[in-house]
Amino acid sequence: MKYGAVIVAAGKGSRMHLGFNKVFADLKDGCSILEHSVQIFLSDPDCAQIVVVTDPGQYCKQLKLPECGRITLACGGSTRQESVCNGLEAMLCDIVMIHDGARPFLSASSLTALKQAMETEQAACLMVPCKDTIKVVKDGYIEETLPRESLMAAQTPQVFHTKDILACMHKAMTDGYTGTDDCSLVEKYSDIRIRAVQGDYANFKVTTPEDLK
Ligand SMILES: Nc1ccn([C@@H]2O[C@H](COP(=O)(O)OP(=O)(O)OP(=O)(O)O)[C@@H](O)[C@H]2O)c(=O)n1
Ligand SMILES: C[C@](O)(CO)[C@H](O)COP(=O)(O)O
Repeated sequence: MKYGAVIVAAGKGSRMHLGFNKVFADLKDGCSILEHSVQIFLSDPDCAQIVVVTDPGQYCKQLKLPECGRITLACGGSTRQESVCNGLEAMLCDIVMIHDGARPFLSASSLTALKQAMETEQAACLMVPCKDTIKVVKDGYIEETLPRESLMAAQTPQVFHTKDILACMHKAMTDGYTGTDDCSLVEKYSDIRIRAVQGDYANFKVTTPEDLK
């Protein structure tokens, strides 16, 4: 299955407290978090186009990725959702995987599981079961405990037909709705069923200083 990837990397990394966008922090072997995130898709021959959404000037200055005709650059927006929207506008493939530049540990087996899901499904999301008990808290006091057996944490990639996610994105932008992930737009603005594909806990989002360690 041929597909394209939109990798969003235009955040501020404010919770990381590095003073610069965390995706450019060195991770391993002299390569940044973002380079590792992009490399996963570069290594997959099924990935026909990779749109990296970030400050293009900074990208070209900081990244040491090999010259590759598959990479397109797009400018970031003021929210993750706006950055995704800019990336989607540059996407030429019919199927798109939207991935956080801040998730450098995506495994080849999870990528394969998502591709297999898209052979029969209209959309799919990588997820892991919640390990903690999740409670609703209001004004500093617990209101209720949610049933953990149905709770899963959404990761990225989240995969869609490009036309579907673009249509939902445009409706959200018109409505002034901002979701915390891409599936939430499809849940709200379409009747598409999204397949939950089990991923692994290693694919976490590098967010705070202890994650970087
Ligand atoms: N305006 C934005 C905000 C976020 N992102 C990207 O979305 C992903 C997930 O966001 P998050 O981990 O929250 O990154 P930051 O927004 O950079 O972090 P913070 O909220 O701590 O500032 C990251 O790869 C980030 O670069 C983006 O492309 N454009
Ligand atoms: C898309 C996401 O990574 C799914 O878990 C997450 O919602 C991004 O959240 P953030 O607000 O950008 O940290």
